[in-house]
Amino acid sequence: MITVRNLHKSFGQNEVLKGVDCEIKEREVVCVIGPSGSGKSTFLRCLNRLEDITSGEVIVLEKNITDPRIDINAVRREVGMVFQRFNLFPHKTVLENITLAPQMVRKESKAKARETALELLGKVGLRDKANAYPNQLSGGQQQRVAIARALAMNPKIMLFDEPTSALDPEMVGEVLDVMKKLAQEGMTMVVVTHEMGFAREVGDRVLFMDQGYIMEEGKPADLFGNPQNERTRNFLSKVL
Ligand SMILES: Nc1ncnc2c1ncn2[C@@H]1O[C@H](COP(=O)(O)OP(=O)(O)OP(=O)(O)O)[C@@H](O)[C@H]1O
Repeated sequence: MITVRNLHKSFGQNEVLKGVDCEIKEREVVCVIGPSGSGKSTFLRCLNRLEDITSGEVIVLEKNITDPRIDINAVRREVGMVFQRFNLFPHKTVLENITLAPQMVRKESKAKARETALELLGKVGLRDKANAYPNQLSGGQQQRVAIARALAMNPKIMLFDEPTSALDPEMVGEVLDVMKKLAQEGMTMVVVTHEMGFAREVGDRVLFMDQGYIMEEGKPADLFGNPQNERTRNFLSKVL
């Protein structure tokens, strides 16, 4: 689904990604962990070109998105993204938030968009909140709406950028449960997360990033249980 070859990304003089390679297969759940500032979010944002790529190749669903001639919006329609901050439209209801893009971008009828939205709201456990406004919802509920909104575009890949970092601790579980369900249904997912329990339980593979490199990757049981790299060991000893 995604191939990354020798990806470099700089902000001015600051080289944040220093040559990242990876491959993400269909139905795989890949969790990206690592210390703050190691480049995890930047890496994720390069996967749908929310950041300009300095050099290297990123191929998403067989399209080389580093090629400036490709239609990046067509690729982004296939790749849902959920951010740390949910960014729902405050003056629109939950239902309107979810149905807007399918109607505008996918040219779905209002009735069809509404039917899908209600189905997705059921899936994230918020069927009864269709007519609520974002400020009437808790942070965890808003993030679940944001997930439903991304899913309404029927994406082939979902990118999650620290989706629970801005939430009060008691709301983390409900969002992770929705993500877990999605993973079990076979969605291809790349998840930047500080939730080691989620990475361990739900991830098929974990990438440990540090200082702009993928320092180590492996199955969760191996990476958490028997890390090979000194930096991975060091990081895990602090966060576990
Ligand atoms: N838009 C930007 N302009 C300039 N520098 C940036 C920008 N975005 C990120 N950086 C820098 O890139 C580096 C990596 O940031 P990034 O957000 O990718 O790290 P991260 O591993 O996701 O960290 P965290 O876990 O704290 O979110 C940091 O030094 C950051 O200051």
